[in-house]
Amino acid sequence: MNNPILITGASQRVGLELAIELAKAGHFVVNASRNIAHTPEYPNIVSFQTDLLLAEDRTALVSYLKANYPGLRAVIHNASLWLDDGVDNLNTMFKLHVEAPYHLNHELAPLLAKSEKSDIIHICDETSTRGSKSHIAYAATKAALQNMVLSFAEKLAPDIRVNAILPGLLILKENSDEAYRSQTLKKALLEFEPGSRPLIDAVFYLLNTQYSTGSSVVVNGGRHLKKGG
Ligand SMILES: NC(=O)C1=CN([C@@H]2O[C@H](COP(=O)(O)OP(=O)(O)OC[C@H]3O[C@@H](n4cnc5c(N)ncnc54)[C@H](OP(=O)(O)O)[C@@H]3O)[C@@H](O)[C@H]2O)C=CC1
Ligand SMILES: Nc1nc2c(c(=O)[nH]1)N=C([C@H](O)[C@@H](O)CO)CN2
Repeated sequence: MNNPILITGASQRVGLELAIELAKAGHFVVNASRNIAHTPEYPNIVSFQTDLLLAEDRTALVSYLKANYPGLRAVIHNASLWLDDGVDNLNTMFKLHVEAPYHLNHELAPLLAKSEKSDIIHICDETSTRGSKSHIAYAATKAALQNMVLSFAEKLAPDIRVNAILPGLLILKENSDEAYRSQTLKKALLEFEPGSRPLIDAVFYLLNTQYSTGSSVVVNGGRHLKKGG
């Protein structure tokens, strides 16, 4: 068995579809999230139930990985909560988007270094380049996640490459109404809901390229150029 790819937050939506595509490509995938990934047709996807807001759960995840695998091919920090600016939400999203990736990168670097090629990928958000008046804390914590790519890329080179993916819209929430959907699509030059494919393609690019680290791959439909976007 090849060294697995750890994806945090692969129990649903983008992370789950990414896990399936990586499994189809022959990778062994470990999902770390509070709920398991229901993929009985893919035995090379396993789940380790963990709440990454809790230090003891992160420790249990690291212990599990060290006890069961000789190395790691990649770690993809996808777990996220898209919360509004409620009173406790900054702390919650800091824990998930910043604290968890920070500690997991430090603690899993030795396992990653055991692979001939190894990658860390931070799933960020293109709002980190321009802010978000409706999700200030979310954008700030995703910006911190993106900044850590620069530091870890330098610290872990040349054994481990560290890169960011900055999506714009991928998949709207299931309860999004038509007015919000229409308003959101118009914010980009490419006015459609792309689904998980742009992020999946960016992950495969980063896993296969030899000469990227400390970089960001933007997949936002040209939202940064849309006037009034
Ligand atoms: N959807 C979009 O349009 C966009 C998405 N992105 C980013 O892309 C990534 C995927 O997006 P999307 O699929 O929509 O994300 P979702 O919000 O649908 O899912 C996020 C995942 O994170 C996991 N998660 C949440 N809290 C915790 C926790 N405490 N411990 C462990 N895992 C947790 C969830 O699993 P569980 O509940 O089982 O724990 C879930 O699998 C995210 O990083 C997101 O910020 C960026 C821009 C746009
Ligand atoms: N963890 C999540 N992050 C984000 C989500 C989401 O559903 N979960 N959704 C968005 C929006 O689609 C936004 O890109 C457009 O309104 C952003 N981040």
